[in-house]
Amino acid sequence: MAFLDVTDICKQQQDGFALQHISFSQKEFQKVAIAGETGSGKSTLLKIIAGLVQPDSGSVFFEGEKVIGPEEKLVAGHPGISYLSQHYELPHSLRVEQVLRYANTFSGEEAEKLYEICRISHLLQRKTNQLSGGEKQRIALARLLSGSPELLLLDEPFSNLDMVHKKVLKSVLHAIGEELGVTCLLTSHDPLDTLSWADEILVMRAGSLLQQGTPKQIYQQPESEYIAGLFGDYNLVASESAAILGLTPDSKSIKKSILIRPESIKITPEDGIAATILQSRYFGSYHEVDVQAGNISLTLRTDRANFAAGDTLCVQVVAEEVRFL
Ligand SMILES: Nc1ncnc2c1ncn2[C@@H]1O[C@H](COP(=O)(O)OP(=O)(O)OP(=O)(O)O)[C@@H](O)[C@H]1O
Repeated sequence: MAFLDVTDICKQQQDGFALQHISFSQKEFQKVAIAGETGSGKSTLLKIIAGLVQPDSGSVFFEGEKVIGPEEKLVAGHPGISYLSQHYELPHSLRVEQVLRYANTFSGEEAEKLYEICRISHLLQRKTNQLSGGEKQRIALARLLSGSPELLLLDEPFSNLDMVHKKVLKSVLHAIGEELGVTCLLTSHDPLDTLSWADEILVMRAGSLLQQGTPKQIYQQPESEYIAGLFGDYNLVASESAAILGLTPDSKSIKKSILIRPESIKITPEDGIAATILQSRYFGSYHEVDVQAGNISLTLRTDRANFAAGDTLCVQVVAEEVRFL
C-alpha cells in the first residue's frame, strides 16, 4: 500500500468542468508536482486530497486510511495531511510569535529549529502587517508544520514570489523534506519550479491526467505539444523533414511532427545542415538564435555571441533528444 493512494477521483463543478478518473500514488518522501495550465483542476484535486472538497466518486487513502470528505464527517480531512492554500490568511495585528504560539505543539527547542528551517527566526517580534508576501507565506508554512503533518500539500506556493523569495522557499522546502521528514505534494504552472524540485511530475489538462513521469521524461519525451509547451520552448517540424535533419523516424511511425528543444540543436564547425541566421536574442546566460535551413525554420540556444542576421553556419540536431509526435 502506498503512502498516498488517489483512486479514480471524479468531480463535476457547476461550470461544466470535471475532474475525470484521476488515479496516482505517492511514496513517502517522494517529491511530487502537479503541473497544468490555469483551470486544469490542480487546486480542486489538492483540496480533495486534503479532504476539503467532496469528490463525486473515487477515494483518497493516506497510509491505508480513507481521507474523509466534508460531506461525510464534521471534522473532514486527515490529521497527517496539511494543506497550504494559495489564499492563506494570517490573523491581523498579532505578533508573529503569537500567531505561531497558538498553533504550536512543539517544545521550545523543536520550535526554534522549525523557525530556523522556515527562515523566520528574525521575524518573530514583527506584526503580521509588517511582512512581505514571501515572509507571510513562510510563517503560514511554519504554522502548518507545527501541527506535525506527514504530508504537506502546497497550492501554487511559488506564484507571486520574486526570484529572491522563490529561492528561499525552494531551500525551505528542501529542508522540510530532509530535516523534518515531511513529504510534499505541490502544484505549479511554472516549469522552472517543478523540473528542478520534483522526483515525479503529473501533468493535467481540463480535469484529466495526461502524463506522469520523471522531470526528464516529461521534458524530453512529452506525449503532446501541450505538455512540451508547459515545460519550455520547442521547435515543431513536419516529420517529412526528418531526413534533412539527419533523423530517422520509427519505420511504422504515422507521427506527423518532430519536437526539438532549442538546446538540442548544436552549432557545428562542419558536417551539419547549412543554415542562415535570421535573428539573435540575448538572455543573459545564453543567446536564442532563429535560423532558416532550406524551408525549415528553427530556434536554437547557444552561449556563443558573435551572430549577425544573414550569417551562415552549420547546425546538427541531437537525435536522441527529439520526440516524434
Ligand atoms: N468551488 C467551485 N465551484 C465551482 N467551480 C469551481 C470551484 N472551484 C473551482 N472551480 C472550477 O473548476 C475548474 C478547475 O479549477 P482549479 O482551481 O482546480 O484549477 P487550477 O488548475 O488549480 O487553476 P489555477 O492554477 O488557476 O488555480 C475551473 O474551471 C474553476 O472555475
